[in-house]
Amino acid sequence: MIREIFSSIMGEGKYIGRRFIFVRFAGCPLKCIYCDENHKKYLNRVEKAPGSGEFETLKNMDIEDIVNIIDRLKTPDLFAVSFTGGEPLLYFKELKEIVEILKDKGYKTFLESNGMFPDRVFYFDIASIDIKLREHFNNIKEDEYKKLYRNEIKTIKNLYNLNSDVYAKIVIMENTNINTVKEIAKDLSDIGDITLCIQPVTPYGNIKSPSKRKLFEIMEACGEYLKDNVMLTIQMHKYLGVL
Ligand SMILES: C[S@@+](CC[C@H](N)C(=O)[O-])C[C@H]1O[C@@H](n2cnc3c(N)ncnc32)[C@H](O)[C@@H]1O
Ligand SMILES: Nc1nc2[nH]cc(C(=O)O)c2c(=O)[nH]1
Ligand code: SF4
Ligand SMILES: [Mg+2]
Repeated sequence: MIREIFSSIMGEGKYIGRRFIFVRFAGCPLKCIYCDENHKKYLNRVEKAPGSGEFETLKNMDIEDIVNIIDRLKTPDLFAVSFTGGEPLLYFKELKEIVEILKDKGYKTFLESNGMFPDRVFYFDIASIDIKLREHFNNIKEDEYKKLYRNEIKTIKNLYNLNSDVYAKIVIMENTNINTVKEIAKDLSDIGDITLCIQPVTPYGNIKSPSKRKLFEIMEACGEYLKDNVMLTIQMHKYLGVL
């Protein structure tokens, strides 16, 4: 179930720069062509000291172990505990149990999800939902993509109605179509006060980042619907050289 647990600086989205503990779940049904986590195969890696980047591998971890490890990695500047992956909602039953315990202990909880499981969501203090584009996959069928997109929007709506601080994130590539992103911004504006993070892809294999010109154009196009609720976020942790 668990790939790794570590303490680092949030490198993506609306809370970039905040101190987080990351609980990374293993496995994902999607295969985004730029995914910088899909190559990881290890399990049960736990950081020895917060931010040390030194790990030990445990035999396995039950829910009590996970909570104890989070307590041990807590630092005075901790902002929230991120549940990410892989796709964390693959383990929504166990995740719900962990989140309930953490809430009672006073932690803020953060979900980083691809939004494909709208019926599995429950309250998180903060939720980042990635909206995938057709070009994020090697030849996805049109009906499959449309179903994924519908589910992502439904996930955002469900979290918004639970009063989670939910925002959307879209990875932009060199070949991303501006109008496609603009249409997504319109759908998000129809839900309510949703921030959209425009995230240029960090080059991955032969996948290139978009031009600065394109980023400006996409931001302005989204602003026509979302006004100043649009922000650009690059994967800061990669520039910092932290996990
Ligand atoms: C690894 S995924 C795990 C959580 C969830 N499956 C998802 O897709 O949001 C976390 C985030 O990493 C980001 N990401 C992964 N590879 C990236 C890359 N090469 N460039 C920019 N962002 C990337 C995606 O935006 C994704 O939301
Ligand atoms: N520092 C840091 N910030 C992150 N934000 C989202 C991440 C992810 O892989 O879900 C991530 C990550 O892997 N590292
Ligand atoms: S949904 Fe997230 S974890 Fe899954 S392949 Fe895409 S970026 Fe990677
Ligand atoms: Mg990552």
